[in-house]
Amino acid sequence: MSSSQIKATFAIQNGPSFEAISFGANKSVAGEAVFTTSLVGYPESMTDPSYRGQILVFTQPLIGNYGVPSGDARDEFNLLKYFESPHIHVVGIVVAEYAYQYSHWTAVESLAQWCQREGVAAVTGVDTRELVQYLREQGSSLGRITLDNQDAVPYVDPMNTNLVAEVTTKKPFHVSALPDKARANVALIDCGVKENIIRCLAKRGADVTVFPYDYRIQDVASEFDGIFLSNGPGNPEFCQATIANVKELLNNPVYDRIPIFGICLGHQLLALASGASTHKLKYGNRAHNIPAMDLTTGQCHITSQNHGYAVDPETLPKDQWKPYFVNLNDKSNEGMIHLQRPIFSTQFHPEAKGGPMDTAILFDKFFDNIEAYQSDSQKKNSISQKTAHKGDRSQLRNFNVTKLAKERVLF
Ligand SMILES: NC(=O)CC[C@H](N)C(=O)O
Repeated sequence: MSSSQIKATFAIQNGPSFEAISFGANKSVAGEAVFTTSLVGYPESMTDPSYRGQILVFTQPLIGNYGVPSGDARDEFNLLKYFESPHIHVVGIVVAEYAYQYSHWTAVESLAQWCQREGVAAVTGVDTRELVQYLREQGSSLGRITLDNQDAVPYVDPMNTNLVAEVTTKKPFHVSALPDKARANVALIDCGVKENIIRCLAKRGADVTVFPYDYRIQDVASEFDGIFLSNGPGNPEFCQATIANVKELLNNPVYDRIPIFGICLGHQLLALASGASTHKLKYGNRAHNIPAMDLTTGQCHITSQNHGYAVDPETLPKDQWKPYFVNLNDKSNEGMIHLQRPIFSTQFHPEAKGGPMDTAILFDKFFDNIEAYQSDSQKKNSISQKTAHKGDRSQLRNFNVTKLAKERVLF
């Protein structure tokens, strides 16, 4: 430790506290302490809006060794190439050993510089094995990082606030498929969407119109070929506006052929809108190698996950839904599929980033549902006002998509 380094403490409320050294922002913070066992992907995890308000503990002992890639680089869809949103959403990170030397061809700065620039606390030197053993026994806990030169901030539970309202786009925006690939209009409800979800849709030919989480999607659903419900932070029960809107989509027979796909928070919201319940897991599932079995095929997939809540599968209305995937570690629900309609959802992240892409085929399944819907003649009868069709993708009836913002609107 050099003389310029600031000592810090990482403490769990009513639990152990650990001496540490700060390498991040000169700031003391509090939040929910959660841990991930993923080996790589700290830029992706830290910019995933689902981690909003949390202090992320990495069990991988050495963190920071490949630095941080550019937050400005964009891909062919104008999506962020390396980040899952423009900013860091965790309030702090805790590592066993920070790699002061970094090296990677995509790196433009160090993890320390990035955290300092973004105002995020970061500490090293913590026995993360002891810490995680405690969190696994004790369950989900609040934590705080206190720099030695500052007063401690009060413990705060981010799960008591509407975090989705903080991270959702403030206005609709539009991401276009490549012109020669465009084949569907998809409406995406943004509860804190990861860039790679939009990319997985656009890459397959979706013109994606992204709406704020509380947008009355039922009013425009007839203009789209499919609806996507995104991931997002916090307790799903805070999203009452989204739940009410999705409920209308589910209950009004006029929509009964529209394909819907939900991921993580989107899965939980679909379940709540169906009348099922969710509960908080003891300490959550955050990793890139969690086995989930497809109950329709018996196949096991290795999945990327980041969630603290789960759907109670026994509360799903049995005449409408069946569980789709189950977690082979803790037997928690990992998805559901509608018995009559082209709707399904997963608790895990098929888009990954980081993590394995084994279940990306579920995006293809969504597009199979979309194609069936597009060619379904009954659709035209049941949704008479629909104007979007193949060959005329730029103009939806209510939106001149060319006039919408091209990236998320944060303020
Ligand atoms: N990644 C997510 O969408 C997380 C969903 C929800 N906030 C949970 O923790 O369970």
